[in-house]
Amino acid sequence: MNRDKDVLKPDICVIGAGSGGLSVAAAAAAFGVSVVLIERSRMGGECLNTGCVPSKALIAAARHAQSAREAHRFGVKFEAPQTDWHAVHAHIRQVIDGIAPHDSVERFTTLGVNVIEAEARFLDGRTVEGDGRLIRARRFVVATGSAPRIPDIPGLQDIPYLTNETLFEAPREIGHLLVLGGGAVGIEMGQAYRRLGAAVTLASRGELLSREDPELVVPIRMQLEAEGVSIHTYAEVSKAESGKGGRVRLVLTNGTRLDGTHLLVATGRRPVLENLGLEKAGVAYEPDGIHVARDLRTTNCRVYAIGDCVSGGERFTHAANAHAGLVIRSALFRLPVSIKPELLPRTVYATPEFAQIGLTEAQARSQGLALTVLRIPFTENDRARTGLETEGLVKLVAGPRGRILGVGITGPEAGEQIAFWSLALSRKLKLSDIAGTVLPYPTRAEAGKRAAVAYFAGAAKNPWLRRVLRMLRVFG
Ligand SMILES: Cc1cc2nc3c(=O)[nH]c(=O)nc-3n(C[C@H](O)[C@H](O)[C@H](O)COP(=O)(O)OP(=O)(O)OC[C@H]3O[C@@H](n4cnc5c(N)ncnc54)[C@H](O)[C@@H]3O)c2cc1C
Ligand SMILES: NC(=O)c1ccc[n+]([C@@H]2O[C@H](COP(=O)([O-])OP(=O)(O)OC[C@H]3O[C@@H](n4cnc5c(N)ncnc54)[C@H](O)[C@@H]3O)[C@@H](O)[C@H]2O)c1
Repeated sequence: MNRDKDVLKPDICVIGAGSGGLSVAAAAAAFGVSVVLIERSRMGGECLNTGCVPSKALIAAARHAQSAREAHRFGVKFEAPQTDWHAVHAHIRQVIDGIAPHDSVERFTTLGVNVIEAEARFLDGRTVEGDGRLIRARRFVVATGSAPRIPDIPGLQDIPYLTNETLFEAPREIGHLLVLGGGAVGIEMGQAYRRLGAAVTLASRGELLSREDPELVVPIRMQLEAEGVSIHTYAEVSKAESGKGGRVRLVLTNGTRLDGTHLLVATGRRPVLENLGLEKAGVAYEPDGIHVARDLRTTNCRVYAIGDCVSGGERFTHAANAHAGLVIRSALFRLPVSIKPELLPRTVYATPEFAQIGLTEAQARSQGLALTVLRIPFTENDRARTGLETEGLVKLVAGPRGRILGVGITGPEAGEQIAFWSLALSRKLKLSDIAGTVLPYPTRAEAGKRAAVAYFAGAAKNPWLRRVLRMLRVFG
């Protein structure tokens, strides 16, 4: 039996050292609060090892290949690009290795965090066990993330397939990639492999990025198809089977057969909750994740849940980080906090890039709000024209008196541009604030400002305003 003196009694015990867990641990330690952090696998979690970092490193390599292909449009000529898959893999590895020290056991130990490398599980509502150690913390934070959700397709388990967990683990020459799933992972990876020289066929049950504004998704689909990605939307797969020479095949319910050398399954996520003992802790959950209130507390008020393991939440690194910030304010400073999903930007790092914050037009309409919708296509933006990258648009959804309800951007560096609108929405700025801001010329950001200015275009024709102008002329 464990004696009480052998029990660790930190203020905070964090389970999972991914984006969310590391943020809580680092911030709590910075305030001098005692923290135990338990991680069963790799520090840095999904984002560093199998998610954002390797995928964006691959996308960067693919972008160079595509630039070489398109350079002739600017009067510059290169040989057709060739992919050295070992070197691409080495580049991805190097990027991960460069960031890893920031998330390492050594760094967190130096910060004052007690890192336990083990699987954690709740024994009861106040106690967690990891590597035979008992932890009775004042507050617990479950940040165990998510894993690929594998659809129940007959034959799928009998053929080799890749997920984001295996895609980056070794250099792999891909001849023809079948991608199952038309979400962020499927689109980003499908385009990247196509640009690196693979044939790519993408099949998805619904439309690409089905929850997003179709008007903003169309330019992405057009670009993917122009680059040679074969896209099958509204595709139901009836079975998966292996073909000759280790090939893979998906058979659709309409009889279409899709053949490839490799299959990437990118059909969404499931929360990682197995063996956690949540029932013993009185923490309620459902297949989609842990139930949380708006302050991220679970049904056990000592236990918070953050990041990808939360039910109904957005699954992004910046969402996990935002959750972490709220937990710090709530658990350490006892301040009332509330998640604000409407202030979380969503991005897809395809070409053209996609970013959205706040309400889409359809969401705003479904709430019965009086709307003004403003669009500026990048064909009307000088910076886009100089770089011959005019596909896409900025779309603003505004409410009464120029209140900004939502902004969507499809075009190069949309993820960078949405930062400006994130600030605007979080500070409750109005379109008049944006219209009155001076932006450098020529920039893509000007397209957003032009859309804001367009909101006031009607004012120039206002007869009352014109009468005032005539009167003012009287004064010289
Ligand atoms: C291919 C891909 C690309 C992505 N790109 C982006 C992007 O560009 N931008 C973006 O914002 N988001 C991106 N995401 C999403 C992002 O990776 C996740 O939203 C983010 O990593 C979630 O962080 P988290 O802390 O909730 O979970 P994770 O990072 O998954 O961390 C959870 C940790 O908990 C550990 N753990 C689980 N159970 C236990 C246990 N019982 N005991 C101890 N430890 C445990 C796991 O080992 C893991 O290390 C991408 C995802 C994928 C798959
Ligand atoms: N740029 C980024 O920030 C970024 C990049 C990659 C991933 N992520 C995050 O990672 C998470 C996972 O991304 P994802 O793309 O795997 O999931 P997702 O939920 O975004 O998309 C899943 C796709 O798979 C399709 N699908 C589901 N079941 C299917 C089936 N049986 N047959 C055919 N198609 C099927 C869906 O219609 C959908 O298009 C997302 O929540 C996303 O937020 C973010």
